[in-house]
Amino acid sequence: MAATNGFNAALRRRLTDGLLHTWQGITGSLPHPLLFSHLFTVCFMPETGVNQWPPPSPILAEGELQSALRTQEEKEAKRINDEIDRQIELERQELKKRKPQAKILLLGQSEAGKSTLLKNFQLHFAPKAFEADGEAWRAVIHLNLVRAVNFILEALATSPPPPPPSVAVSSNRSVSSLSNYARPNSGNPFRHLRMRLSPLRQVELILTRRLCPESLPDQFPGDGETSTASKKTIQTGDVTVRARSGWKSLNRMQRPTSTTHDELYDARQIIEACCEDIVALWADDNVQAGLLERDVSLEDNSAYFLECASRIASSKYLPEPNDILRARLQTIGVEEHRLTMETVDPGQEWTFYDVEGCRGQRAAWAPYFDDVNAMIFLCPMANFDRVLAEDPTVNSLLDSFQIWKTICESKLLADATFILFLNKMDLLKVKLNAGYRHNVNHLDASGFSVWKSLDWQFPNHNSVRVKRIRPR
Ligand SMILES: Nc1nc2c(ncn2[C@@H]2O[C@H](COP(=O)(O)OP(=O)(O)OP(=O)(O)O)[C@@H](O)[C@H]2O)c(=O)[nH]1
Ligand SMILES: [Mg+2]
Repeated sequence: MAATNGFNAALRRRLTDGLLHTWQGITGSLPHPLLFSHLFTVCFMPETGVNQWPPPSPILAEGELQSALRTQEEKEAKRINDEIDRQIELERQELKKRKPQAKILLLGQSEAGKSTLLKNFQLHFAPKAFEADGEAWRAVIHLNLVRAVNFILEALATSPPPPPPSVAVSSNRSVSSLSNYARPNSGNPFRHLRMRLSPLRQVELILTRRLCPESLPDQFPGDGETSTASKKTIQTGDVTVRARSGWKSLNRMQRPTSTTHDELYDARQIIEACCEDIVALWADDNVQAGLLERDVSLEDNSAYFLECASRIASSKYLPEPNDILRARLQTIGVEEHRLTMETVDPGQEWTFYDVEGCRGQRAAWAPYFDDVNAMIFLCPMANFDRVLAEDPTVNSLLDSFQIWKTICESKLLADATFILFLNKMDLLKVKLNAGYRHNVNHLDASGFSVWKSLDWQFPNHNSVRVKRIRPR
């Protein structure tokens, strides 16, 4: 649906085209609906002591030769660092000079899918640039996978609420028999799996430190402790990276440290060594049942990455487009992305503003309303049964309606084209088909009627043209 006034027709056509492509990309080609039942289990594995990965390296006494080598390495590291800084500054100056042909604002609550839509635009209109960034996403995808595993392990380590007597779960197992699997120190096979996967806590810390150092505690926890970062992950589940932090240069231009110790390489080795256990964890019916029992819900993308674990964990892994679309990287602040068109109108430049959707950050959107050509508002329709993470008293879908209403009333956006993008329709269908109940009136599988029922759909627009687009 789009309401327009005075927006360049060709640009509008491109946007519609991009949105259709996005819709197909997200809803059509996703191999696995993300709303997984949480049927999990535990498996029997021999104890191997893989906890010690990678093996400790012997510390050599530093002789004169080593000292000279170290000095040389430090000089080289400084030279590369300076070169990276120079290139970043050159790119910044170059971007400043170029004037964008279209400015597009992506708005919506947290996890609405704004950044995913932007990635779809990049994939569709600037595939070479999208591909060039592919390797940089590997660390994010690894962090998504590792966090999902650590999240499951942490969740299963806690005791489930006491079951009602003689409640059957699945596969004719009783709840009380399943609880034994997850109870720590009870001599059960899950303890072994948990132990073998424990190096992944360290990997989570390494990757978090590289991608989002602000979110880390100062201390690096030792083995056997529950890491602060892991605890935080269980609460928040998100990978957060500040805009302009240069995380994409992680793989392309690795900044060497004085010890030249490549932590990212080690992290990849550990993930590969844990691959079989990750696959076993996810495939185990008892693990799934344990999560169901504890009413644990995973992040939207966790099931996808766990399903693909053997491919992703390989040391030769290079992210595929669908992996990049699925990678979750919470936006912090407002990010400006310049897209130089490759497939249509080559050389034209579009600027996207991708905002942080959290409730407390919405006031920061207003300064970007000025002078934009189009505003794409994303409403995640599958969230009808969710509450906001920031305020558990607010229904997520009703929050989306409220934001839309406020945006429509903004005079600053009076000249912009409004596009309402009903997102996560694949998840909505799965939920409705599974018989989920909801309190929102007029909700159907198209998600359209619930919006139509609102009498304030496109206020403040002089020339309103409502057009409904569907995937081709
Ligand atoms: N199944 C499914 N998942 C989606 C869809 N759109 C986005 N996602 C997933 O939803 C998660 C959140 O998407 P993002 O694009 O990061 O959300 P955002 O609006 O940018 O969120 P913030 O940066 O926190 O404001 C990601 O894991 C996406 O892969 C969709 O249509 N279907
Ligand atoms: Mg985002």
